[in-house]
Amino acid sequence: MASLDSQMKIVHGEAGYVLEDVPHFADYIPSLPTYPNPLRSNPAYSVVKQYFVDEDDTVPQKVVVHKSSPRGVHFRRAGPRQKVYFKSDDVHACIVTCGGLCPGLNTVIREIVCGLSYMYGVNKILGIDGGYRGFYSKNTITLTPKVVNDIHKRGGTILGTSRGGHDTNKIVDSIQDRGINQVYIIGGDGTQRGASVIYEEVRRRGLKVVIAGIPKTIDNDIPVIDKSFGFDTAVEEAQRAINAAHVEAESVENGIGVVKLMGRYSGFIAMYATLASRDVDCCLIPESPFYLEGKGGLFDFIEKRLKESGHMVIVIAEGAGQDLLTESMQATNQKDASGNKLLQDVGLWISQRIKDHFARQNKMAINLKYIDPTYMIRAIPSNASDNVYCTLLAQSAVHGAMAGYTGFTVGLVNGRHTYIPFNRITEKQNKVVITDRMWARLLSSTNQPSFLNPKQVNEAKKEKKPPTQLLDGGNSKDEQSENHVDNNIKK
Ligand SMILES: Nc1ncnc2c1ncn2[C@@H]1O[C@H](COP(=O)(O)OP(=O)(O)OP(=O)(O)O)[C@@H](O)[C@H]1O
Ligand SMILES: O=P(O)(O)OC[C@H]1O[C@](O)(CO)[C@@H](O)[C@@H]1O
Ligand SMILES: [Mg+2]
Repeated sequence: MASLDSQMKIVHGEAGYVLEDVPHFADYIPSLPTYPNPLRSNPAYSVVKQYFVDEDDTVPQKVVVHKSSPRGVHFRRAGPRQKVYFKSDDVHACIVTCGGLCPGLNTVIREIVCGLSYMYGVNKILGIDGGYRGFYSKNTITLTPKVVNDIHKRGGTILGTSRGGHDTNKIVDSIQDRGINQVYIIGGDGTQRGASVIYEEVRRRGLKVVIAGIPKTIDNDIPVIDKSFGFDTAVEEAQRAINAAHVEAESVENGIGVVKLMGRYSGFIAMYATLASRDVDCCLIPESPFYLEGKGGLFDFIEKRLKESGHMVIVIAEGAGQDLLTESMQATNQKDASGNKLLQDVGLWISQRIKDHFARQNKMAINLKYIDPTYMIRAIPSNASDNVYCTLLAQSAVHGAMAGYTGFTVGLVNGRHTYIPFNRITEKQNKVVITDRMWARLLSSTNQPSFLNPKQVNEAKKEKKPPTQLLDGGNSKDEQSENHVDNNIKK
């Protein structure tokens, strides 16, 4: 039984099986011709047994279930199909990158170009210069395997990026005018929202144009997927800053190293960098409120730790403590061109507050060094594991587009590549759940205070959905985080 709501194709099966499917050309363009997949005659793939994905293959969102659990939500498995909806010569693809930088952008661009070219014999591929606005206000860049050959070794995006400037009609007019029929859109939550409205407009005009998203965010805050590309690289690079902070701090009496890491609303980079490093004494993230003064506060903890060890390292995510900042400074309410709230520099602020506190108290002379490596981390090329991950994401997008799927984003779910409807990854943000085991692991490794009183702990626990929710195919942040934890343990 298939039922279509306005947002998604939802297919119900037996024993509580639900497929949250992605759109396909066949949903709105009747009788399109299909062609055998050219991979059949590709010598590199000819030896692979069962190279093509079965039409019915789907991937469960949840892998931890009880024997009486409904089978729950599934996503369509990514990969090459027997039939394709484009002749190679007819494909005219374009690639655009939007939002902030992230390690791996160039690898994704490279692998879309090489995937289209080497696997499907496509040779008309354009790069859109400078994000969404580039569709109508800038020149395009011709992309060939030769042009992109070594771009994965560079940070940033060879196409340029921007915030703001999304004019749906102008973008779709430009797609139509240029005769583009496959659009690959690499970017974060805002970008994927933009991709979703482009898809809606393309469908309204009845165009045979694929809109495929590749999710990007260094903050790792996209829900449903196991993790976003560039995240591992960012965590690894953050170690260098933490290490420097530790070396500085332990070399002087009462040394304090403060490191700010990215994470507007989610503290994943700070949490994983802390867990990986073992040199961090206190990790502060947006999801876990903290306070400075009084018993059990941050100043109290710093004093205690300095007395014990003579030095300490604090890692703070950029979105942490913003409520405290607005209390003590004038709220600016400034936004960037995409409408994202501009944050005040919590690293500078907290460093100054710590210095002021110890100067005022006159108890202990401290020596604080503040390191802000945020843009240095974001601008590096992706590491080896992210490079492989980016390659698979890019190839999944290409296979999906050639097979006539559209209005989808690619994503790794429980270690399998899938096609996910846009709204599932834009409807909420993935956040660290401070009542989950991973945050407890962090607290036990740093031995920092949780900054919660028993009443708050109880309230935080109550906010977590009861266990039955975990099994019903829903997608609460809590479950996502559980998945996240489990997946990361496996890796
Ligand atoms: N709701 C929306 N509808 C259409 N376009 C949008 C929407 N939200 C954002 N965009 C466009 O998407 C692009 C990128 O958005 P944004 O600057 O928020 O970055 P992002 O993709 O969320 O990446 P990140 O936050 O990880 O840097 C911008 O060009 C912006 O205009
Ligand atoms: O490039 P900008 O506009 O300074 O953006 C910085 C923001 O982008 C992000 O890196 C997400 O892409 C956030 O972590 C950070 O707050
Ligand atoms: Mg965003």
